[in-house]
Amino acid sequence: MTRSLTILGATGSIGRSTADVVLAHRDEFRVEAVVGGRDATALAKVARRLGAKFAALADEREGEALKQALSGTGIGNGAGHSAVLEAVEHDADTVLAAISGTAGLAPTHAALKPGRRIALANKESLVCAGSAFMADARRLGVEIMPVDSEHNALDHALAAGLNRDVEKAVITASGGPFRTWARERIAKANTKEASAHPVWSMGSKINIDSATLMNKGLELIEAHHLFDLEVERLDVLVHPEAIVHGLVQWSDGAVTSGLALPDMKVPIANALRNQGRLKMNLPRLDLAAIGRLSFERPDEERFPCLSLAKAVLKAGGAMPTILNAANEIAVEAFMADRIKFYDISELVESICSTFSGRNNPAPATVADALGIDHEARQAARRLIPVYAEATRL
Ligand SMILES: NC(=O)C1=CN([C@@H]2O[C@H](COP(=O)(O)OP(=O)(O)OC[C@H]3O[C@@H](n4cnc5c(N)ncnc54)[C@H](OP(=O)(O)O)[C@@H]3O)[C@@H](O)[C@H]2O)C=CC1
Ligand SMILES: CC(=O)[C@@H](O)[C@H](O)COP(=O)(O)O
Ligand SMILES: [Mn+2]
Repeated sequence: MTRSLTILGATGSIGRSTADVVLAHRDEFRVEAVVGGRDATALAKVARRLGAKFAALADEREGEALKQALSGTGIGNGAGHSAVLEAVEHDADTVLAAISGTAGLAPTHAALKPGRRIALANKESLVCAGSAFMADARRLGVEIMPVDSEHNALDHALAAGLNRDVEKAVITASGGPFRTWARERIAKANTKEASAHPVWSMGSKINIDSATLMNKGLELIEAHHLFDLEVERLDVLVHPEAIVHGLVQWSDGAVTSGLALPDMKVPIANALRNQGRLKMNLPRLDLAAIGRLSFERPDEERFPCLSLAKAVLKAGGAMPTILNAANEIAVEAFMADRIKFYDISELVESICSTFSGRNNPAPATVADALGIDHEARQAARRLIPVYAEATRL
């Protein structure tokens, strides 16, 4: 039986890997709709490649370009917020959510429909609005399948026991491009150096998050919401080879782990599976050929974003929403060469401390979360010129 699929963020790194998985199983998947941000040519290409029924671009200004690129194909299309929502309304039983950043929250939340499965790559949805999002998913009977490699591995490992018997759930980190760099050298790192991920080929925002280790912090918060584990039962282990993605240590001392070569097609295929696993024609893990795997503790002095994220997870309430918003603004400014590498963590810390004095209950709805996100972004944007000015001096 074929399954119907809609892909949010179809033109990105995860979107392209998803297309590869789907095309390797043409008989199993029917693509209903694809959604992109602003690249009309790329979206038209993936829509044709997958034989999608509908293509939507978030950027309204590119609607005409999309229309032209798809003329004569019979593929319905549109641009702007309403077109994205129309795509989400298409009758798909699985939605793969891979828009980058908090921009993914509203479309992914709109995709929660009774009985559907969401294959979730967009971790920022859970960092910004985890409690409200998961409560809505539960209420509507939506199954959330993690695509993020560590969470996908944990999902599999956690199936070996009960939540109450989990002593620690550990996600691994490659350590990013600056794992072996001294702090003084990291302080001068440019965007090209920060974007040169040692293992994974990913989009620009997550590349910078990996370099600061904020990605791991966001992933701790993501794991907390996905698996109902408090911060004390979550941990990070640096593992440069990125072969072991997640480990669960049980109350009897046994450890269950999820291993795979670092290729996102593996967790994507696992998240899209139905009964049994998909067959993927990918290189197999050969541990004898690899010989050795290495592990080390993360250095939170050189990578302060990790401790900031742990602190907001512990503080709870709206603090993760605030950290996530400040981080996005800081990463944008770093990528635009306006601020320096360690300005990212300093700016995030400054915004978190400004907001921490207030009463910050966890946002009860996604709309509340987006309101707090907006306020924190504005505050972060006001700080950018201060750091930018210092960079110019
Ligand atoms: N890449 C990876 O290996 C992994 C990624 N993830 C997570 O998956 C998500 C996607 O990452 P990745 O694929 O690397 O990112 P990319 O930057 O490669 O792709 C982002 C996608 O989102 C689209 N997009 C951007 N803004 C909007 C918007 N406002 N509305 C609709 N679509 C939009 C982009 O379209 P356009 O190109 O036209 O702008 C593109 O299709 C992130 O949340 C990331 O943290 C998680 C684990 C691994
Ligand atoms: C592939 C994936 O899941 C990414 O989130 C990956 O974890 C990023 O690499 P880091 O481990 O360096 O953050
Ligand atoms: Mn990950």
